[in-house]
Amino acid sequence: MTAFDYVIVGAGSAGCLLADRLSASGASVAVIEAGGRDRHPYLHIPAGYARILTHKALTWGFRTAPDSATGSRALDYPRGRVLGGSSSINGLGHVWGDPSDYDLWAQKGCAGWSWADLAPHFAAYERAEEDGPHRGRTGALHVQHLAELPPLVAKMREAAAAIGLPTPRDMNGPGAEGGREGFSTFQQTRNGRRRHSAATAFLKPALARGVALFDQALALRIELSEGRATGIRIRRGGAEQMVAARREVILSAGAIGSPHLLMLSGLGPAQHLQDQGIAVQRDIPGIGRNLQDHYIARLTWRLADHRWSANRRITWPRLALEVVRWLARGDGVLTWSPGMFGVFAKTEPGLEAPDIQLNGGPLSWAEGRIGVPEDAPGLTIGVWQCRPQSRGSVTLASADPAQAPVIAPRFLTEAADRAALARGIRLARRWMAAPPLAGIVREEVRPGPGVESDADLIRFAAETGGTVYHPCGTVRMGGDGAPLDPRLRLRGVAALRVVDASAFPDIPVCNINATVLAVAHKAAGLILEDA
Ligand SMILES: Cc1cc2nc3c(=O)[nH]c(=O)nc-3n(C[C@H](O)[C@H](O)[C@H](O)COP(=O)(O)OP(=O)(O)OC[C@H]3O[C@@H](n4cnc5c(N)ncnc54)[C@H](O)[C@@H]3O)c2cc1C
Repeated sequence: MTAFDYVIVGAGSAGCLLADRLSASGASVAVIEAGGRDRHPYLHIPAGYARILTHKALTWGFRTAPDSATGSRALDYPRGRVLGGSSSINGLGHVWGDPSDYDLWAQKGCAGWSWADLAPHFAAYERAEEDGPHRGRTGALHVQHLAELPPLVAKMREAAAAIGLPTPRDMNGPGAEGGREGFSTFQQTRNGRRRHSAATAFLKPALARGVALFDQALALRIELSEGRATGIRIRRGGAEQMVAARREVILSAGAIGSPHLLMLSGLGPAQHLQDQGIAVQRDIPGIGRNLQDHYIARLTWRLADHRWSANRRITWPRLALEVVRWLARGDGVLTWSPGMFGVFAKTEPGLEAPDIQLNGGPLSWAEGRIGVPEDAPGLTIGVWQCRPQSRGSVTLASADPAQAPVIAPRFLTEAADRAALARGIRLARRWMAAPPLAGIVREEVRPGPGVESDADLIRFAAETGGTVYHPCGTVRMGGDGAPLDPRLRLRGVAALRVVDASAFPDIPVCNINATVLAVAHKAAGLILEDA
């Protein structure tokens, strides 16, 4: 048996950053990761994203439980299964949450997690191109503006201004100091021509410092002794072994993996565990509940010609020119990510934070299938509600750790979420009809101008939409009744923390990777204080 001060499960966004910070303190650290090394080239070429969303080896291949609210479809639910976790396969968008997101966390019993508490942790890990005084300049994670601004982006900005939206340069501020609204281009977790994943930014230096990596190792359960987590049982290369923790076990297996592993270990809703034949170690009803995610409906417009759309540029043989450009200059479509520009908007009066994000790029997909460009020039706008009220769950399908859990996001089960999407689609239409886009945006293709009533817009969204890939909240922190206390310790079990997207009490208004990293950065400080 091998023993370390800290044993971290999951080399994803949170796990990589934790490994770096904990090992920098001189502690011995082991990281257990089910996936393998991040050698596949598509993990490093930003646009490779479109090719690996459902890759058999690099993702978990999850699908959701069909739900009548979203057309009774089993939706793809990608999660990274490779060094870097979901940060190695994500859309590279780097977005700080709205200040009110974290102030609401604090109001919900998460002492120490207000905006004022958390903002320094965002700045601490990033190396951003922005000059804003609140942005980080010296952290390990490179955050860069788009390497290329396609002509359509400038027009989209003009069109946003024409419908009365602000157009800040930095999506993460200075508006981030006082609320966020308007059009801006996305910043990317990119270093030059390559994706900058959590593995590249944080795990690489940690491994150089001597952190032990158990890759291709499935965590089977948490070992418990007298109410204390003592290590992790893993299966690697067909053999089982125990990796012991002298100080703490830290779950960073993500919003699906962490509640799954807790339940496999007998920590969760007692009746549900018994139904699966698992001996209950502790009845913790909140584990696997409170699943939150953003739900996106993708709209398509036909553009006047190929100057405005990149559909041809990403199709062979023209794509060959882009490969040369990427190698020679480090820009072009291979540095793009799916969301190149975005709008945060308040579609109702009196809201404290935006309720809608619109995002997109000068590309359109055949029947909405990402990665398969249309022949004709097109543009996609994704519409999603920032603070959905629908809540889902992660439960066990089986006591076998190799079997996927049941993922039920229950998207659009709340009427408020459906109504918000309809408002968002109308806003997107207003944007596309703005005068600066006259002569460029020719016609709406999906859902099409015939789809007009709220009921029809919602039906379109329900039958064609999907996840924005932001599951969180499944082992939430908070006051009494939350599985985690505000130091991210599992209540009732010693030496066990959960540090990843599971710990969020509520979903931030935006893409969540930057917040996962900020949570992990703060958590590392808490863990070291408690050592
Ligand atoms: C396709 C996609 C696009 C996205 N786009 C964006 C974006 O543009 N911007 C943004 O902000 N966010 C985006 N996100 C979300 C963001 O990347 C994630 O929220 C974030 O990476 C989650 O970090 P995490 O540490 O909680 O989990 P993860 O990064 O998912 O890490 C969990 C790790 O644990 C491992 N693991 C799980 N269970 C076990 C087990 N039993 N044994 C061993 N290892 C295990 C997994 O293999 C994984 O490596 C996207 C996500 C996806 C999937």
